[in-house]
Amino acid sequence: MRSLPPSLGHHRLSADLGQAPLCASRRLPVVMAAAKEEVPSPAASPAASPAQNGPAKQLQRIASIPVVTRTDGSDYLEIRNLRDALTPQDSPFVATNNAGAGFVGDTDLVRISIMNYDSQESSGSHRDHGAQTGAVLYDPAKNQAIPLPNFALRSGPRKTIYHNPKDVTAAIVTCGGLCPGLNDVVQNIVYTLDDYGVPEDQIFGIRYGLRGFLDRHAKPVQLSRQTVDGIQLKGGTVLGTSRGNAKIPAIVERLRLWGINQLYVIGGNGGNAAAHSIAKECREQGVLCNVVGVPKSIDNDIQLIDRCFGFDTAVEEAQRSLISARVEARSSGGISVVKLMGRQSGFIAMNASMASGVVDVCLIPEIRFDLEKLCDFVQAIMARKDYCVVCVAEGAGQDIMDSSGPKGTDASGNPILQDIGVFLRDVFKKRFKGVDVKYIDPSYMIRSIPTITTDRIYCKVLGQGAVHGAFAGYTDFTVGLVNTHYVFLPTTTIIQFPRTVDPRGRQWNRLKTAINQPDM
Ligand SMILES: Nc1ncnc2c1ncn2[C@@H]1O[C@H](COP(=O)(O)OP(=O)(O)OP(=O)(O)O)[C@@H](O)[C@H]1O
Ligand SMILES: O=P(O)(O)OC[C@H]1O[C@](O)(CO)[C@@H](O)[C@@H]1O
Ligand SMILES: [Mg+2]
Repeated sequence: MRSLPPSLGHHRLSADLGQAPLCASRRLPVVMAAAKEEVPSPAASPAASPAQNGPAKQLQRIASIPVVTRTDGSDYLEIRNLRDALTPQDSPFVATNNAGAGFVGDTDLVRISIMNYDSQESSGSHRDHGAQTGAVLYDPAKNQAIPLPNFALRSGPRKTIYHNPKDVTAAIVTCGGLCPGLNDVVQNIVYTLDDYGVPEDQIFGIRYGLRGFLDRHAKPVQLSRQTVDGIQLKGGTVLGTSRGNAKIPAIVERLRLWGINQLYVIGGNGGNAAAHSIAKECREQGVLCNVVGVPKSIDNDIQLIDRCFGFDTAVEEAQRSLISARVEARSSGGISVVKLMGRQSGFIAMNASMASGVVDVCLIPEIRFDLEKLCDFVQAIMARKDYCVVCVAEGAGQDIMDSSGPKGTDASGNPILQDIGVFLRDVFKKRFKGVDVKYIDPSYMIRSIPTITTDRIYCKVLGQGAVHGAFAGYTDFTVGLVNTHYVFLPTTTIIQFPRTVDPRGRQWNRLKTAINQPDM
């Protein structure tokens, strides 16, 4: 077994992970058709160079997930071309691991059709602007249509794997804001790496997001079946997270120094953009590392993915706040304002409003409103039923508070928003004299909880898929649920711009009809 790079050491997540009971390590057999080659340990030679990846090179495929677009309208042709492109030439390994539902071929495709976008019910950013050329994403901000692959590769284990598991050094990093399910994904990546037979002293967690690659005081921690046992029951991320510090060349230098040849980046639009840049830099610097994204966004603002992990949990928890808000408002004959997360996408507010059935007014960033018209509508509701529940996404109404717009950006370049919740509370207090106005902001409480069952299962499959894709030799890809199928997608297809609620789409209009909300 190779020795650990000295810079990693034998750190453990002791404080955060508690004393996990030891359990038997389960390894699924991997049949080697060729002799194992030893990768020189960076410990042996601290001044590592790209050549140190040499012996692994013959064993490793660094292939991009192909973007499959329609050619002459014949699916057959596309599939045949894809098979030609992907026939493995010289892999010495055949995986016999039976994790998951059996082997999936590199030619197993899932159609990405306009129908997908209907099923996402946010078709505004996914309109078909060219039936002849297949699906496109429509970027309203740039008034631009971006062509999409028509198919995605189905996620899952492949029979041919391109890493000797004994030679894999894997690292997992969580980036950006918290989201329920981060620990579940970390756990399932570790479990699956272990299933393939990656030695546990070659699996690492990077502390506090991308910063952990650069900060000497935040050393990576070793992860194993034992150390991740039970972490799915906790909120947050046991690895820690952060924003900023996307110093890509320096990060790639670390990957090379530490001999990391599989990197798992769990992040949102920013984290996946970082993963893409890391993969690109690896290619340019000749560093052999499969870079895999697992899309995470409590705001559910990632293109193409049916829903992000943690979103169901967030909606479920947000409902509780809305229901409490109703109890308050109803008991005093007052107005309750609940602010939910959603920087530029109002999915949580929209879905929680729809699901709870207690919201009278729902305000989201995608739809501008006039303050006077809003107050008139609230007044009408008060006249009709004597109380009112307003659900507002944090990114809504930024233009009505201060015309100078957002107050700068955070370390990752995300806009710092003005507080629409406090603003509305004060406006309602002034306008409705003598009426009890309550303001509830459950934002951070919602995103810090552990997952509910649907997300827990989802995270398991995503974690497994991420590892299967890396072992299949792919890089610069992300895993996700698309049109109810688990797929591998080129990372570039999901990071173009954030997904938003379609004001003309079915879901928003269904909510508007349900609560009788006029255009304001
Ligand atoms: N365009 C980009 N290129 C490279 N790195 C980026 C880019 N955008 C963001 N990053 C880096 O990716 C990491 C995560 O970004 P960010 O803080 O925006 O969170 P996120 O992954 O988008 O999740 P969230 O949905 O919580 O915002 C940060 O460390 C940030 O510096
Ligand atoms: O305060 P933080 O940690 O930067 O995160 C807040 C932001 O993160 C998000 O939850 C996205 O992850 C946004 O909804 C919110 O604006
Ligand atoms: Mg972001």
